[in-house]
Amino acid sequence: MATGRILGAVLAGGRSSRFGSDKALALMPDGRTLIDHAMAGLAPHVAQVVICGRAGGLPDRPAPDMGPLGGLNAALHHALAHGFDGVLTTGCDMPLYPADLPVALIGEGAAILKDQQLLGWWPATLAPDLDAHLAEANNRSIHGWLDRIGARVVEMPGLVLPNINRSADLANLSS
Ligand SMILES: Nc1nc2c(ncn2[C@@H]2O[C@H](COP(=O)(O)OP(=O)(O)OP(=O)(O)O)[C@@H](O)[C@H]2O)c(=O)[nH]1
Repeated sequence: MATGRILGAVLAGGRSSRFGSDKALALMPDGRTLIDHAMAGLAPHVAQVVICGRAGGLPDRPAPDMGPLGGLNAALHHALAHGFDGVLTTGCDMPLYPADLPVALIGEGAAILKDQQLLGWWPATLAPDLDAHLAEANNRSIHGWLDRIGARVVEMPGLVLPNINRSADLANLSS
C-alpha cells in the first residue's frame, strides 16, 4: 500500500499519572522529547503524522478523557475525511517504532503488535464502528474494541520495545 494513502497518529492524551508530569515532553537521553521520537518513528511510513489528544493536535472524539480509543477515533475520522486508507498508530510514550512493523501490520482488516495494542493498523472505514463502540456505556477498553473488530495480532519474536510509564523507565534507557 502506498505511503501517500496512510496516516500516522501519535496518541498523546491521558494523565501521565504514573510518570508524574507530561510524559510526552520528557527528554530522552539524546535531548529530544518522547513525542518527537514517536513522530519521527512513524514519519517514514506515512504521508502525514497527526497528534491526537493534546493542545495543537486533533481533539479526541467524541470527547476528551475517553482513553486512547478517543484519540484513535479522531485519527480515523481525519483519515476518512482526507482520503487516507487507514492509520498507523503509536503512543507518545513509545520512543521506538520498528521499521519493519508497517509491512507486517498493513492488510485488509485491523492489526496490532502482540502485547502492544497501540502499535496498530486501522482501516479508515472502521470510523463508524468505533463511533458505535464508544457510544455504548463503559466501552473504553481496547480489548473490547479489538474483539469487536476481530483485529489480527502480529508477532515479532525477540522484539523488545521500551514503553515509558514511570520516570524509572526513562532512567533505565540511559543506563
Ligand atoms: N488521545 C488520547 N491518548 C491517550 C489518552 N489516554 C492515554 N493516551 C495515550 O495512550 C498511551 C498509553 O497511555 P497510558 O500510559 O495507558 O495512560 P496515561 O494516562 O498516559 O498514563 P497513566 O496516567 O500513568 O496511566 C499514551 O501514549 C497516552 O498519551 C486519551 O484519553 N486520549
